[in-house]
Amino acid sequence: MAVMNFGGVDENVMTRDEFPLKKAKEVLKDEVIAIIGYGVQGPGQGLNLRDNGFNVIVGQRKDSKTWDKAIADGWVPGETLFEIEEACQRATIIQYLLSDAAQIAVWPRIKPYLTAGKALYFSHGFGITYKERTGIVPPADVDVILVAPKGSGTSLRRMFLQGRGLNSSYAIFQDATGKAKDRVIALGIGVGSGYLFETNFKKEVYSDLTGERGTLMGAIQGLLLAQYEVLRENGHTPSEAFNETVEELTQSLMPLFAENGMDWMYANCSTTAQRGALDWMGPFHDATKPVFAKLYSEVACGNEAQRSIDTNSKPDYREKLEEELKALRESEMWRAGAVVRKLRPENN
Ligand SMILES: NC(=O)C1=CN([C@@H]2O[C@H](COP(=O)(O)OP(=O)(O)OC[C@H]3O[C@@H](n4cnc5c(N)ncnc54)[C@H](O)[C@@H]3O)[C@@H](O)[C@H]2O)C=CC1
Ligand SMILES: CC(=O)[C@](C)(O)C(=O)O
Ligand SMILES: [Mg+2]
Ligand SMILES: [Mg+2]
Repeated sequence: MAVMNFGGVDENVMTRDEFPLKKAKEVLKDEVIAIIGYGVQGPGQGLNLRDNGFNVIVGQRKDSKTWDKAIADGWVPGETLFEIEEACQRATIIQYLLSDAAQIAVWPRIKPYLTAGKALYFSHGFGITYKERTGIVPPADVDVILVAPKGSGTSLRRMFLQGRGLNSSYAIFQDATGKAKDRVIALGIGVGSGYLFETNFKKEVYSDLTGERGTLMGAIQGLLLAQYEVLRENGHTPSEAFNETVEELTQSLMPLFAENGMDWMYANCSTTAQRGALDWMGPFHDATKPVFAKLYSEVACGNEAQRSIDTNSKPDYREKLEEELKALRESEMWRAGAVVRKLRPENN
């Protein structure tokens, strides 16, 4: 465990140098890891673990699209691919990677297989933190651990294949065996994390729900759309509005601040742009901070969790989500975006 100073604050982190893959394999050599659920995180983590040489099986509903997807990814029914119950029975580590709503419904079928000494692994603090709402209360004699990759399972897999790594947080809720720490770090390295930073289940879910509703997904769309609309209302073409709002951000400027920080991106823009950005960042900060504060309090009181449980437990939740995504896709801004993407020379 290295103590690193992040902007003046010391934190514990675990890097691949300190906990190499070889050590992770040694720690987990006698374990059978079952990936339960094969949606987005399931394939990312499962395939990375498999390629890294761990003993992995998948548990998934038969006769589902994702069962077929698992077969296409090389999991073999009866050998490495099983119904959920059978995978849980064979496993010593159960990676519970169903959607958060499905975790509630399926919990009674998982629980009997959580016998003494096994580990229950989550990639989200949701089920445990909101236990009054989810009913997920593990037995006392199992380890309860978390590795939460900070990004989509799709990116986790892509970055692994590129020899990169997505950062993850890790947490221990219950250490029944005395081995929880080694188990969780070894799994974190095994799924392809870049480095691992320490958290707890509650902090993980509060920050995660805030982030995805905020800057990562909700706020970014709201912010981009607001600027796009103002440009359009003032007579700018869709090409101009989209390029000045989205394309320049993702293709030109975001990679610069990803690489070297915001000041460096600014420094690579005109002094005119720098003057304006430095003057306007304050008003944008002040306008949005109350919305972020409201969002955090809605997360912390459990309202956001409840809303997601209620809607995503409905039988037709997938269709309903898809309808809303379709509306987004068919909005003028993103229809314009589809054409702009097609015009990228590398896509011709
Ligand atoms: N999507 C992502 O990349 C990320 C997800 N997470 C967390 O990882 C966990 C898994 O999330 P996702 O991969 O997004 O899940 P998902 O929404 O893709 O669903 C995973 C699996 O659950 C199965 N499933 C759904 N309802 C079911 C039911 N009633 N009975 C049996 N199986 C059912 C689906 O068939 C699918 O295989 C969640 O806790 C999530 O918060 C964490 C980081 C990122
Ligand atoms: C990809 C991720 O980390 C999210 C946005 O929190 C999620 O999919 O839940
Ligand atoms: Mg997340
Ligand atoms: Mg999330």
